[in-house]
Amino acid sequence: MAVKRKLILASGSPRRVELLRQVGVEADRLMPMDLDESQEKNEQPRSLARRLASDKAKAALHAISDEQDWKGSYILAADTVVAVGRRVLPKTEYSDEALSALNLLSGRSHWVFTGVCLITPDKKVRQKVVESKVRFKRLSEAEISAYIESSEWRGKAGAYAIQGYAGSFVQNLTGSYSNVVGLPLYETVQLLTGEGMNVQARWSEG
Ligand SMILES: Cc1cn([C@H]2C[C@H](O)[C@@H](COP(=O)(O)OP(=O)(O)OP(=O)(O)O)O2)c(=O)[nH]c1=O
Repeated sequence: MAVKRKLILASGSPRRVELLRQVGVEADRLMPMDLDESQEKNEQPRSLARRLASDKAKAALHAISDEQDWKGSYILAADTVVAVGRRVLPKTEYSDEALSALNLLSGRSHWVFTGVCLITPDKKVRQKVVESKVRFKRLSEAEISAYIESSEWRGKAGAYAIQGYAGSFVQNLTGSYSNVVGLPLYETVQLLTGEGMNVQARWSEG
């Protein structure tokens, strides 16, 4: 029988845990990686998502280097970036930042990029960046202030979460919904199965 390798999710995001679980993949260990996520000068949003996903995965690989039990595990990491043109919208901490982000997103389209990085048991690094285009309706002042009151924007890239109240702002989405939430399921499962994980075999394990 093939060895069932462990999976480390280099993340502290409950959304990523849930999305993986949805497709039958339970991470054996969560390793939140606290990195500087700032954009480098002239760095494109897509490149930023790619770099941060790979930095998170590599930081986790480094962190387990002395742990025999975890050597040879798969390591998966992701990073989601919201951008209007070349401009990356930060994870909002304050309501005034959220207000300006929502005003910017109102009545227009923006891009959401999620970088996914998989380090295989033999330390190959596999990456993808998935993009989705999201169009928001024109938001009234009342909608924006109600959303600010809800606090759902806190700590979220682009000051919104599509999986919450802001789902009602989305007029159109081209690409992948799970990508916008934080982990594109089709591409992630492709990466895992392409590197030898039998994802479907887990479905009958309950
Ligand atoms: C656009 C959008 C963002 N987000 C949030 C999730 C994240 O908080 C943030 C993207 O930040 P990330 O740095 O990608 O993820 P994270 O800090 O939550 O987790 P980790 O680095 O440990 O894996 O945006 C949503 O939840 N829904 C959305 O629709």
